[in-house]
Amino acid sequence: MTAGPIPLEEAQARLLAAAAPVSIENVDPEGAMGRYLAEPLLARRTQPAADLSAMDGYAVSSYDLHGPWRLVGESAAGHPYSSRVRKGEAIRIATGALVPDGTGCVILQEDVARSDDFISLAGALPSPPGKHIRRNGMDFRSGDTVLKRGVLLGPAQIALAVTSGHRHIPVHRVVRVAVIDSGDELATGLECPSHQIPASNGIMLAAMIAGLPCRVTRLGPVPDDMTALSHVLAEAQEADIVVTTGGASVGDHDLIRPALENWGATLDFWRVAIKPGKPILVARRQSGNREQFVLGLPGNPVSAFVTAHLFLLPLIRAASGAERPLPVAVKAQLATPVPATGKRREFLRGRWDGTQVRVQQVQDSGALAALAESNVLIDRPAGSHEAEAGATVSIYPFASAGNA
Ligand SMILES: Nc1nc2c(c(=O)[nH]1)N[C@H]1C(S)=C(S)[C@@H](COP(=O)(O)OP(=O)(O)OC[C@H]3O[C@@H](n4cnc5c(N)ncnc54)[C@H](O)[C@@H]3O)O[C@H]1N2
Ligand code: MOO
Repeated sequence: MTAGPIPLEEAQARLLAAAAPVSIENVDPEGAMGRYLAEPLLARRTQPAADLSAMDGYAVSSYDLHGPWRLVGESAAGHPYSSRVRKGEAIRIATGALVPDGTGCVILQEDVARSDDFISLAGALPSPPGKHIRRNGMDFRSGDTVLKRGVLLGPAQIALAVTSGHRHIPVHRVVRVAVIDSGDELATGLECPSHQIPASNGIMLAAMIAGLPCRVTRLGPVPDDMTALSHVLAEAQEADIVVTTGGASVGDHDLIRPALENWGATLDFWRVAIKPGKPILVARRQSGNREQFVLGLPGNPVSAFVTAHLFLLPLIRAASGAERPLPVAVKAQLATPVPATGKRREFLRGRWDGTQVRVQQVQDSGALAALAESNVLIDRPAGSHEAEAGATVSIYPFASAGNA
């Protein structure tokens, strides 16, 4: 493949266009956190199913607001008052309790004086009279689409699914991801002579995707050797997504591309016009009736981190059925100037305080200490002029899933 690097948007679009969601399963609400809804969820009940009091107080007719009223019963949460309330009568009512027939106004208990079985107004009447009543269907009605396909199921969505009558939630099954460290120089034990480096990419990538609906298998480190690479790829047979790091560039020992081709994978693209991360490759392989994706990430730890953020996390989200798999940028003000960029779009590491972003001094793609000080990537388009402190830039918070 001789074509030059392709733009980021094109690379992401090609990757996501090919990514079909994995199969669907039903999970109980306890297991739904962090998964993506596979089908629209329609309410099986109306909420509230009747008019309910929103406050503790006394229910009276909204046509009988002068009092005093005789207390004739109680409507507690879970224990409705079953008779019809008449003129001159009041019902003690609790928050969440059914508003009895014949009433329509809940007066706060703080606004009432009580003497034995009688109450009288001691403060303000609610205005309008039904102010403290949650109306039937205020939240949703039976048959309403309460959650759309592709939404991320978080605490609020799970509570809504349960309240709308669902005990089984259709989601996509977890995505199987195999992460392979590669390189002769990688050390795994405590011993690490100067020609070696501790293997850190695999554990970093596993940590980056730990919050996504996937199951990670770590393989390697595998040496720069075709036979060893073939063996480790064979172990990744069951994975939906195979991620390698290292060996993606142009060196004599960069064997990932030929090893993937030997394995039967077809290269989609290699090299994207971003810095860091240019040598990323994307390939696909038919395995039975499934298609496996391969992401070959560059070995430099920061390049692996940035390309994981821009490609791996979105791919896992898309395979899990996310409606919006790409990260979402926000605007921030530069606290420090940034230099002009060249032909590649740059993702600088920075520290954002919620308003201003400070660019790390060390931007080497092997500099883990500066990465660990950072919480955002600063997006600098190709061919940008130098930007002064105070200029507005787009940033990608590391924590942003971009998939609300
Ligand atoms: N002549 C050229 N050389 C390079 C080019 C180029 O275009 N022409 N591209 C450079 C860029 S940009 C990058 S990024 C790197 C990526 O190369 P590889 O993907 O082949 O990565 P390696 O050479 O195997 O390793 C790079 C670096 O990262 C360390 N590494 C690798 N794996 C791990 C791991 N699992 N944990 C921790 N660290 C790891 C490795 O030791 C190297 O220091 O190529 C440039 N070269
Ligand atoms: O892609 Mo490389 O990360 O520019 O060093």
